[in-house]
Amino acid sequence: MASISPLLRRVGPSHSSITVTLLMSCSKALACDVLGGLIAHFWFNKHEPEVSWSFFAIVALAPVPSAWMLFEHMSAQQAALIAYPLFIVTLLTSISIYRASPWHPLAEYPGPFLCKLTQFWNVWVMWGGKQHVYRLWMHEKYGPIVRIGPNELSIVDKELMPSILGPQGMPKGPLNADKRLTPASEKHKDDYSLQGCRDSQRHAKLRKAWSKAFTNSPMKDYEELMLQRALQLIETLDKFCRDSPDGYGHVDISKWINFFSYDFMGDLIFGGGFELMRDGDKDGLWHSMETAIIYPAMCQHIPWFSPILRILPFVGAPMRAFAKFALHHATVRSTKEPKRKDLFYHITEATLSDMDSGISAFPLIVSNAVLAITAGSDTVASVLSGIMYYILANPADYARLKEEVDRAFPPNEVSVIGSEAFAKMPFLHAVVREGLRLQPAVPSSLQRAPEIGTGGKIVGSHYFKEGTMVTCAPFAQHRDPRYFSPSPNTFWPERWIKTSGGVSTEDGVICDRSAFIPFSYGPANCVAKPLAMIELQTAVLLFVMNFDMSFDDGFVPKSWEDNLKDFFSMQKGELMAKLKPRDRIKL
Ligand code: HEM
Repeated sequence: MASISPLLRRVGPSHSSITVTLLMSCSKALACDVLGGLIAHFWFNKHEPEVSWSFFAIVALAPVPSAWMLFEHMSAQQAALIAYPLFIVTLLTSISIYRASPWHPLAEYPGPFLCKLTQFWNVWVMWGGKQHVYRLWMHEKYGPIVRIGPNELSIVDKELMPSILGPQGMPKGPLNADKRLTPASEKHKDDYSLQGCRDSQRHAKLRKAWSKAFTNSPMKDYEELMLQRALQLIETLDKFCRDSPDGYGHVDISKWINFFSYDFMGDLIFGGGFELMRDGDKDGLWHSMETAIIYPAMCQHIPWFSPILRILPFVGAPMRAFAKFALHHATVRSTKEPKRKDLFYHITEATLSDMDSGISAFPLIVSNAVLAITAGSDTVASVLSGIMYYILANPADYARLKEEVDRAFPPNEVSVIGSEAFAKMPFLHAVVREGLRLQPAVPSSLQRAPEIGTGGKIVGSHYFKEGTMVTCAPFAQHRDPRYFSPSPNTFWPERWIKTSGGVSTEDGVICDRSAFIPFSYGPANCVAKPLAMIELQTAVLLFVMNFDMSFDDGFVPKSWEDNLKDFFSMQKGELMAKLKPRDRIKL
């Protein structure tokens, strides 16, 4: 009683009957507040994690009735200072107790306590960039199914993959819904983004045109564009070496690979227009893309919070800058006839020839411009740089690869590079796959969720009710000794050669291709996988053919792994190398 007396000054001197009446009305107000918190929890339980403004509207409005009741006995400020904190404490306590309780539908699945309580813990982990390592640790500690969020599981089990990612699986989860960088105000009213589409049927319809755009005939056009850019990369680095006083090029290979993959995406998507290898990143394009993807990566764990984050200037600015850049190129591209048949030529051809699609070219290009740039350049750049790192870090494998390359393309003969050549190069293939295994471009965020309106989904012997998110983590799966052993964490391309006739050998080597998912699996897997594989193999081949390479003096190899950051796709740091041009007949 004494503790609330300062709030009762408006009522005058202490008079017992007035005080009792007052306390009774206050307790009614407080009970109303607590009840409001519990009802709000019930509502959020049904609607999280897709609510956004409604979340804030409820938190702002629900305590109003109790504040109003308290206001009869105290100032508005005092009433608000009691009603709002009490409401929020009740809401958070109720949510926490429920999430940690045995009544929660995911209670049976093990996982770190903080993961069960809140997705904000995952945001914190993501911020540090080591989500992939944390996920691997969780699977090693808790097993193949781990509760990584209040309503989210991570599954590393190849037997369950068909019912998660596969044709009988689930559509994309909420993580993808807000993976667009284009702000709503600049977005075309018709959104045909493939990546953000969570409706299976609509996704299948949109995907048809993309799939057609990666069949054999268009692939020939793309391969030619890619080879030109790969040769430009080699020539640029060669010139660096020849201009250098000591005859060695001391270069950050990772940066040059970024420029190469970005320039090629410009050619592939818009028929040209990016010239980072020629001009450098003078407008900070690569930098703005790298920064722009960090915040959506944070939001992927709390999609309902992203509208708030987006309007913060320091958060939204890089995203808006990058989206503006992509929209500019998409607009220019949609108003001109491309000189060469680029990706959007093939996508629009396929879409317009499908009489049922009802989609016109401009919104299609605009909706997918940002997706195509990020999906195609960032992924290739991180995997290719990773493969180069592993080659330099493993001299015996490098020597074997060089031998294979020189056998296929003798240095004293003119070489004609084409995808047919790769058939004769099993070790090159093994090196590329081993790089993809250890450092997949999307390490831990292949998320799916039961189709909205179905109630839930049966996955093996498990039932996941609607609202549950299920995530597969290639980084953890590729290092699981059930699928890759011995030494799952070691770069050992030989494992692919040894097991080329099957999954395992008599001496206990296991290399299970059905658990290998760097391009994901099922109807929403990487639509450009064949192109990406050829791009990786061509670039590695050209590096090995044309240079003798080692880490640059002073470069600490360990810094490579330390600098890898999982922001949905893998971000990387410097890879300083010393290159010496090899004596061979040029193309
Ligand atoms: C090494 C290179 C690449 C890797 C490792 C890679 C990996 C992936 C992965 C894992 C996904 C699926 C995400 C999921 O299941 O939720 C994906 C989707 C996609 N990728 Fe790639 N990717 C690469 C290169 C490319 C390239 C060059 C393009 C060309 C534009 C591209 C275009 C796409 C598209 C459009 C999707 C969305 C597919 C859909 O939603 O149906 N990717 N990629």
